[in-house]
Amino acid sequence: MPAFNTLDDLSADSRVLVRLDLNSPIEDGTPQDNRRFERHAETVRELAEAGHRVVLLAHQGRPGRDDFTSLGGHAEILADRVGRDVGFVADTYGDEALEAIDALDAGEILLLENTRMCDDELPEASPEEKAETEFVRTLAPLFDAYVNDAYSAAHRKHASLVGFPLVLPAYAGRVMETEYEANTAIATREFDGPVTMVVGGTKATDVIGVMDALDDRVDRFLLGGVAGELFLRAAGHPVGRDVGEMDLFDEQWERNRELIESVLDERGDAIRLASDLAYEGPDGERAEVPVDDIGEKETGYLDVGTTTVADYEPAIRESDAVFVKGALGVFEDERFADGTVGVLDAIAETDCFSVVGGGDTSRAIEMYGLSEADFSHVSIAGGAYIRALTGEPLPAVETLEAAAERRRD
Ligand SMILES: Nc1ncnc2c1ncn2[C@@H]1O[C@H](COP(=O)(O)OP(=O)(O)OP(=O)(O)O)[C@@H](O)[C@H]1O
Ligand SMILES: O=C(O)[C@H](O)COP(=O)(O)O
Repeated sequence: MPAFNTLDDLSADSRVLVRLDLNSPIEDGTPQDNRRFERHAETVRELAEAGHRVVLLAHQGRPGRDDFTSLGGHAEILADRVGRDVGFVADTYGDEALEAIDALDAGEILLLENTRMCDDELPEASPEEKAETEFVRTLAPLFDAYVNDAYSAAHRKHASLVGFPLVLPAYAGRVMETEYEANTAIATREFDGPVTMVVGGTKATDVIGVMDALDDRVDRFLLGGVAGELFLRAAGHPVGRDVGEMDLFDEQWERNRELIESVLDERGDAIRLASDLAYEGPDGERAEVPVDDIGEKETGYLDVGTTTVADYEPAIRESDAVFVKGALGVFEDERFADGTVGVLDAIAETDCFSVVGGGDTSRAIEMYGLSEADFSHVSIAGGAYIRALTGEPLPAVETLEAAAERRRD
């Protein structure tokens, strides 16, 4: 059982500051609805219907990246999912935000601006240092309680995640509660047959470190996405580099090169790499090329190829457990969904224990008509899910547990 307090322990008629994770894919500056809104809406609705004053914190993207936007669009999607009005103020702890918070009545909901627009938010620091920031010291006195529902950001030591539990009574939201229970159970279970991990996505740094940590618990890794191309580069293929406007590879290569080479050297027998890749052909169609035929990377590769999927499917079918983190291709574009959907279909057809992790990746399930019921657990977490797999501590969970401990003393 988790050692933190939950909404069942929250006093009535509270002014509650709630941290969600609404980090979403952004297309043309607009957030795309996804499972995170649906899951967090349950916590927000429960708090509002109980008569609490509900103020929400969330982040979007990272400074300098295209997906670093205001949360105005997120408020609209969340309101639709909650079925109640969700106010929005483009401020986090300035006068405009403080006035909007003060004006809230019981049962009302207000979303504040992207926490990563605050200078105090991102620099990784101890919870004690984060509790002393102007951001936390300004907002905390306005509330009776803090609720952290952002399991999928729980691996970050950011002010909105680890600062408030030191200065307010702190509770887990319903998403935090269910994700924590599912993911820690996964980390402790033992399996009789082969354990397979499918690794892809754009956050190669997250997943490569975990491959190193999981090496005694996973029998084989099936690679795609950005991580897969970086491993192909380490294996001597002229791919895994940035071309044109792309900035997904070179910086992550420099940061992870040595670890990739050592993991490949030590566990090469357990690591399956794509044998072909897909890209946009001259007429905009999906084109494929064997990796052995690539002389130089001249275009972005956007999916693993058909032969690779055919190679990965038997490995999945004979597995006792399959964990997925990250898509094998840009599945949002139907032309490049074959890798991700092919692997998900293969998993859905087995009765193995399966977990699909990744806020963006889990969107592929509903986009391509698969059912969550086909998988043991569909996590909306990415990096946090991966760290739970390896038993690594999640700073935001630890601060909730410490807060509960202080209240018991
Ligand atoms: N070869 C590729 N080139 C560019 N993007 C890719 C490639 N393969 C997969 N992707 C992108 O990876 C994304 C999913 O992986 P990503 O690591 O970003 O998120 P996630 O695994 O769902 O977890 P998180 O919750 O951390 O976002 C998809 O949006 C997909 O478009
Ligand atoms: O989407 C996620 O993985 C979480 O929101 C964490 O986002 P980050 O990797 O930008 O901290």
